[in-house]
Amino acid sequence: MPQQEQDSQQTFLGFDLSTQKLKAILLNAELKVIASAEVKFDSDLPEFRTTGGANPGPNKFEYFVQPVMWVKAMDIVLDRLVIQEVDLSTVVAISGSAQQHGSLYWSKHGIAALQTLDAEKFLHAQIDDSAFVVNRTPIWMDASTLKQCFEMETAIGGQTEMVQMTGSKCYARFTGPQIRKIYQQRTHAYEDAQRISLVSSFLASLFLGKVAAIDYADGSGMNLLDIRHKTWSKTCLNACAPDLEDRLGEAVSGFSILGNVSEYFVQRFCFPPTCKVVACTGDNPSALAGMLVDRNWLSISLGTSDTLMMSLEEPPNLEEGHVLCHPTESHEYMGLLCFRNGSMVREAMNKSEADGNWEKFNELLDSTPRGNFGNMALHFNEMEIIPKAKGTLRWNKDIHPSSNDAVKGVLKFSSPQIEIRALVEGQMLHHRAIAEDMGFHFGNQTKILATGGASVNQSILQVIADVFNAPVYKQNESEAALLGAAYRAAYAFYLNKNEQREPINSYRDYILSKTPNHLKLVCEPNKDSETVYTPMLQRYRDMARVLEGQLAH
Ligand SMILES: Nc1ncnc2c1ncn2[C@@H]1O[C@H](COP(=O)(O)OP(=O)(O)O)[C@@H](O)[C@H]1O
Ligand SMILES: O=C(CO)[C@@H](O)[C@H](O)COP(=O)(O)O
Repeated sequence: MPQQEQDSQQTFLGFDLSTQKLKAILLNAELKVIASAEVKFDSDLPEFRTTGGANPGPNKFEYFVQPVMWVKAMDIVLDRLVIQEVDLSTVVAISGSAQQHGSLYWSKHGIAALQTLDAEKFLHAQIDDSAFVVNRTPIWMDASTLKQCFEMETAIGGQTEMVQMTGSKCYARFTGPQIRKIYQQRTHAYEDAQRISLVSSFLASLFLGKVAAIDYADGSGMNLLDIRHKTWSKTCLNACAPDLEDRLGEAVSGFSILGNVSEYFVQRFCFPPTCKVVACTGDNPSALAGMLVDRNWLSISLGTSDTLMMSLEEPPNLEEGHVLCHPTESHEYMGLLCFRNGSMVREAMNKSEADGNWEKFNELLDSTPRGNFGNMALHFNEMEIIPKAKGTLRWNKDIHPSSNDAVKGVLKFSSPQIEIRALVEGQMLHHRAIAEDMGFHFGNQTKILATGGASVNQSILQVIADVFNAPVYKQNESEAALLGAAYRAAYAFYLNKNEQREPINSYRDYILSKTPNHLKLVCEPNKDSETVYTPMLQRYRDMARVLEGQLAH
């Protein structure tokens, strides 16, 4: 077959192993989606008894997942592609994204199993519990490591030093404090762990047949990487656990080709033996990679968590929030804010007030005016990340911030309509206030790009447009994290193929040359938005202070 024809049949495979699902998409040579499949952990793998993709641990604030669940999900998602008669022999490059911060601890046996997979058997029959020395692997929802955070920051000279070095103060869900907890509480398991993967590098490892490198962007969510030099910080490693560098391996760029797929995938699924495995990254960096927008944009992901993302020219030193290495622009950085009380809280409200029916939820939301007659609520059902606060607080228009009523608030609003609007407006006011605190300036140029499971909901997007007073866009194709994975696979493949040829297109130019009209406008702010929401922003801050204060007592 002539080269040009061969090239036109090449495909790129992307995965997203996020909190609730494993998703896969296949892009053709024009980077259009030609197949997709997904596995939902709660419903497709009920034997692991997850709720929202996670298991609560035995102690307060602990959350974990059994890694075999993710391995099993990979077996199923690949079979679901095969059932659709997807031709995996056309895949020339694979990459992936995954929920950030979780850590997996490989046993000697697990590493050997990766290298000697038998194509006659399922992956999960070979990479089973014995592949890991820790079977309840901590994930991003775990908030049980405040002690370790304090110890790590103290050991390196304080919070400011941690921010300057790694882009974030120590956060309980970040991998460094989590590793330290394993080292302290399960010292033998730590000693037996030959290698430690992030969820993203674990995903790459499955395809590679050996433990894969961690990429700079996801590595920035560990409190271990020096984000300016893109190397592990010796001071942070020492503050975390002994002999850690060997367990992590070298960190690499997100465009690195780590090797070819292992023989298992060639024999069992007919991948070509030359199919490249490209470094995987975190789901938020991958979403930014999939969105292809410049610095005027604020990206919002409404997955299990709500996150805000932006590109940054220089890394600011933030008191709260995160600066990560940019997933695609080697001289830039990425700002990230993560809010834990996102979809799970909206889902709970949908169940209690709208019989679990999103259409009904939206009818109720749309039937109330912007500003909700002065009724506002904060629902931090789980301990929020920023601000550190837990609980629910409802205020009607009569409550004065310094009155006694402010602490108690109102027990319940008078209707489901008001409850629902108070929740969604409260969430978005919270997100906007924290983004402003982080230094994001909302101006006439600001545009918002939404992605993630809840971004299908037009009524929620309208509240976002109004609260942020900015137009909201969506992508035409699929979800951004998944697209970002497949786009990075395509670009790394292009870089590799064009090694000797000049000039090389930048990542954005290369992908946009193939997908020029990738955005659609879905909501515009109403004219009175700023007038309605500016005073409510101040009121949000007063309410948040009350909840934070309650925690302090
Ligand atoms: N129509 C809808 N309206 C609001 N939220 C929705 C809707 N459909 C799905 N969701 C939310 O999307 C969430 C899952 O988003 P997703 O991005 O797939 O999660 P993750 O990537 O974290 O696994 C669910 O928790 C659900 O509440
Ligand atoms: O902790 C973070 C980011 O810092 C979370 O955003 C996780 O990366 C999980 O992502 P979703 O499954 O909610 O997309």
